[in-house]
Amino acid sequence: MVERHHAEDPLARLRDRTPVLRTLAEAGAEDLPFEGTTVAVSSHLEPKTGIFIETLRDAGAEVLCTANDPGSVHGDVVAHLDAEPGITAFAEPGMSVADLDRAHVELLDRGPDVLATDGAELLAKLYAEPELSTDGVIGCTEQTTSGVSRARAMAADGVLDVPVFAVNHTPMKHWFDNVHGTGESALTNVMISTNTILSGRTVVVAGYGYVGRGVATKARAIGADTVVTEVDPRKAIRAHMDGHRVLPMDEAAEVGELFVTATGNCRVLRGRHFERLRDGATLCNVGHRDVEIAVPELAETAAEVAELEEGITRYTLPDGREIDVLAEGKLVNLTGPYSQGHPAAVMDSTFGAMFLAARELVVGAERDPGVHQLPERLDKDIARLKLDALGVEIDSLTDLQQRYRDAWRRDDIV
Ligand SMILES: NC(=O)c1ccc[n+]([C@@H]2O[C@H](COP(=O)([O-])OP(=O)(O)OC[C@H]3O[C@@H](n4cnc5c(N)ncnc54)[C@H](O)[C@@H]3O)[C@@H](O)[C@H]2O)c1
Repeated sequence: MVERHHAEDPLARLRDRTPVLRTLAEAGAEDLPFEGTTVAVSSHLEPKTGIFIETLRDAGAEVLCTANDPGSVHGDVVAHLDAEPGITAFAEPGMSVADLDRAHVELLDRGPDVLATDGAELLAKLYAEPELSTDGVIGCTEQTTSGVSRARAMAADGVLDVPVFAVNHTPMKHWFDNVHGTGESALTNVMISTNTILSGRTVVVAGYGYVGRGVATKARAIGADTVVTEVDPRKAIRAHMDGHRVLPMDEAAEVGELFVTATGNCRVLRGRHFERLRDGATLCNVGHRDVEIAVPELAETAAEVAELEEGITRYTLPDGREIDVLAEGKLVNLTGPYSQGHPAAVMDSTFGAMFLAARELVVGAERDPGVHQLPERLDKDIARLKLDALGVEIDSLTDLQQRYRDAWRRDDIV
């Protein structure tokens, strides 16, 4: 039998593929910026997150980690982390949403100083549960689009009383993670789990933000006929100018063979669309939790529901049309049967930015409550580390170019 390299340490295989985090861990082990600080991490508990958690621990933090989605808890990762000094896991594979809620409260009861979240669920809980409070919380770093929207909604409601770094909104995150990481991992999972080819198929992508643009562009690059649905007129024009067909979902529903939702919103595919779907259509979601496709409504309408194979549920409608839903409408790139989440090369910079954001909360200037952009100097630090890791060199401005760029009177410069 072939001995599996990562049998004892499920993170081993990825350590060489996360050089940015390794550099930060090595520097952190000397400076210990998080010494005396407890950091709560809530994210998909899979190997790349494990390396991020270890990086924080190596830099001096006591880390309490939990899941943001019960479907993406990897048992081997949780067991490994829980056995590590300085790390405590509040999650287990197969846990229900109610179990996860309880685990979140238990973790927050331990009074973490900094939250590092994916989806802002832990942050929201601090305000939703009467026995919890933000007393002593220095701040939060949030890594995804919907979590940042949620933090902004808390600020707009006058609830948010801690600073939150919108790590998702920093270029070194969304330019790569949302576009390339989600785009490639989503389509890979769809193709592997359904064993179908995308070339020549009509793929409908709902939402043309960073994620949707990545999915649609990559689907077209491998030969799909792409259709985009949008609610933002500028994004719709962008999709049109990028060469995709733009349609309202009512019309897209009639032509699509594969649907990928990427809006961060709810009920993007619902009853009126199910009525129009073609026989054999496949639906999946890479946007927000399990709410973008109204799966319970589809189940209610269906004459028969069958688990076709792992990760594929077939809904046979009363008129005989068969509609397949992947990963129960949860994030197909993270909870599907073959899912490994984003490639390590992408998560390396995302978690690198999360690490620098958390470090800035602890050792940087005090910030007002509210949602803040990650300082550009930190975003550029991650970019430099990434370029170093890639062995890619770039030019720098000459003194003359610098002066020319900064001047408004330019005639005496050149
Ligand atoms: N699966 C993953 O690994 C992963 C990774 C990164 C982000 N995400 C999630 O993907 C979602 C999208 O992220 P993003 O960075 O692209 O956000 P974004 O804000 O850039 O894009 C979302 C787009 O959806 C559009 N939209 C909203 N409601 C719509 C509707 N009803 N119909 C059609 N379009 C609609 C918006 O106008 C916007 O253009 C978020 O929920 C984010 O958290 C998932």
